[in-house]
Amino acid sequence: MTHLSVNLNKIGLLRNSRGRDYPNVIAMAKRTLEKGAFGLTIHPRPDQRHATYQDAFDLKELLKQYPGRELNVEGFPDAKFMETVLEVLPHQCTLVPDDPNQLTSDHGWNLSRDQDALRPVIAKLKDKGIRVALFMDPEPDNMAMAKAVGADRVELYTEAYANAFHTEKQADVNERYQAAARAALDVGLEVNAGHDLDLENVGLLCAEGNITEVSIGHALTVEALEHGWDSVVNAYLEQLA
Ligand SMILES: CC(=O)[C@@H](O)[C@H](O)COP(=O)(O)O
Ligand SMILES: NCC(=O)COP(=O)(O)O
Repeated sequence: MTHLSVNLNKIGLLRNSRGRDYPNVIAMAKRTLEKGAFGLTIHPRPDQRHATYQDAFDLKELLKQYPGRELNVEGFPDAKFMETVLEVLPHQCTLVPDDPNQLTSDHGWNLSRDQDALRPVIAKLKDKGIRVALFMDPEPDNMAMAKAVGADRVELYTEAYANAFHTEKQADVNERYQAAARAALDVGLEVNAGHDLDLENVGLLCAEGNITEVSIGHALTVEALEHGWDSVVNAYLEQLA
């Protein structure tokens, strides 16, 4: 079984587009947890285009009513992000090497370059009891460095997997991700995955049992426009059971 963490960024985007609290992120988060999702993810970016730093506080408060469920806060460890995460104390923090003005996340960490900067950041988060995941490209050779820098988990960046799905490259690319996952597991890391996963492609990625948690937001929100939020969350839970 793979845990489903629903990313609420796009609910925040809709909310922010009218400057009032509709849709309400907490109401959608509660609905999502009531349907049985394991966790919630947000990625507050410096411009707070969708998820806000305040959302992190509000979601942590909500999760106190749901023992065993988790909040995952993703982002680049700049001063405001770290200040927020160290106060909110989410169950998990996924560090992502995004620049402030990126449209979306589109690459994993370059640990050869970034490990010295990341090590104290990871230590500070872990000192507060926060599980730390690193957003990584699916390169088996990089998993030992992720472990050495102190991460508990990696999150495999799955855009390339999603792009290859339903093409002649599907099997080879999936095997590349499974090899990266096995390499991470071999050095004592657990494996998350996310970005561009959807109802069609998530099952194959998780079928071998290497993936502990997937975080899904964009496609889930789009699928919900057609099929309804509750039924889409249910469909993911059935896929991941
Ligand atoms: C890290 C990652 O791939 C996603 O979690 C990210 O949160 C997507 O960000 P946007 O929702 O801003 O595209
Ligand atoms: N870490 C991936 C995530 O949280 C959501 O990514 P996406 O499903 O919005 O592409």
